[in-house]
Amino acid sequence: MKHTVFVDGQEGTTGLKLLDYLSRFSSIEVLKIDPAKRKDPKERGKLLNEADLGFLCLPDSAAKESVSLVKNDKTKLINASSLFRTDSSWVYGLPELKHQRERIQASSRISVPGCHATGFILSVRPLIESGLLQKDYPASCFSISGYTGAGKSGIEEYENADPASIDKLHVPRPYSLMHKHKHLPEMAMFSGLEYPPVFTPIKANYPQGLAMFVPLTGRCMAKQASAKTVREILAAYYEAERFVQVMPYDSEAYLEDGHFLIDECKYTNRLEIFVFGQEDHITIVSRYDNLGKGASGAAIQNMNLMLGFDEASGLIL
Ligand SMILES: NC(=O)C1=CN([C@@H]2O[C@H](COP(=O)(O)OP(=O)(O)OC[C@H]3O[C@@H](n4cnc5c(N)ncnc54)[C@H](OP(=O)(O)O)[C@@H]3O)[C@@H](O)[C@H]2O)C=CC1
Ligand SMILES: CC(=O)N[C@@H](CCC(=O)OP(=O)(O)O)C(=O)O
Repeated sequence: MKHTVFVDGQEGTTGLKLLDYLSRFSSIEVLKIDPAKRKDPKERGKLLNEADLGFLCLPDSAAKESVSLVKNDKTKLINASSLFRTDSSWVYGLPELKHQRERIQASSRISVPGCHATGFILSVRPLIESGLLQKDYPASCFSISGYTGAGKSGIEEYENADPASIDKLHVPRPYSLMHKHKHLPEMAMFSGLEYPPVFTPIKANYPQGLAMFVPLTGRCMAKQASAKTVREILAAYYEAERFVQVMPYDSEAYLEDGHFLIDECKYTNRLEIFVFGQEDHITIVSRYDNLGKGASGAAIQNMNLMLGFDEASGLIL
């Protein structure tokens, strides 16, 4: 049996990557929109209602419109925008969290997690559940991401930069320093923390790949723990997972000349977790592809669960 799928936003960064993944499925027929009509609500509505499953790879406002265009009970939706991630009528598409896989399988409305939020939540949630971190732990984190994380406009800014701004783009650029990043609500809600972390994202001059750093102070935790204990808790939590891999505690082996390589998981749906540090000073680092496990790969993983396929179909480990 063939499933029909429509990608609303097929010309965008996430949409193009999704189409690439979907081309690997013989049991999926992709409904294409005439490029000239790709922003026409009537045409999008027609295809969304025809499809068994629609992906919304759109800015928030357009994603909201797409949802209102669906007039039947059949079309399942996977929404890549940040719009419904903390909305209780949508399910958060992070299957590696406890009981989340069953919720995804049973739902017809899934929100794909934000790219930065994915690494933070996967790093912190097991520590809260185990009681090692208290819910009001004053968490902080920072991430370094390639510029494709900012979509078409971000790619244009870096790849077609006018000569006057090339020097400025060459160096990493921290942003959201007023602490209003749009991922903060989901970071709090799904990590289990009472308050969002103090989060500093940094955009850098390379296309793809993200690393999320979560520093922790052992003596401020509910139960004082070392880096090794933190690693053991994470490793046990993700033991059965195919896409989340907790690396052995062997800090120096993962560094090249003392440096951590951020983009080693690019082009995959893999998320690797490392725990660095000693007794009191601990850093959890997760690295993954912002367009893989951080966006389109995660969307495909959710589709596989919703349509009853093998969870890893079409994805690269
Ligand atoms: N890039 C990433 O790493 C991640 C992105 N996301 C989220 O996914 C969504 C898509 O992001 P991304 O692909 O990067 O963004 P892009 O800007 O690359 O693509 C968005 C696409 O939507 C199209 N579009 C805009 N308005 C409408 C409309 N009214 N009707 C139909 N199409 C429209 C754009 O058209 P046009 O071609 O004319 O610009 C563009 O092709 C966003 O909500 C983003 O925040 C989530 C996780 C990670
Ligand atoms: C490097 C970069 O600019 N990244 C984007 C987030 C990409 C993403 O996850 O966007 P959504 O929240 O819409 O899913 C940012 O930090 O705003």
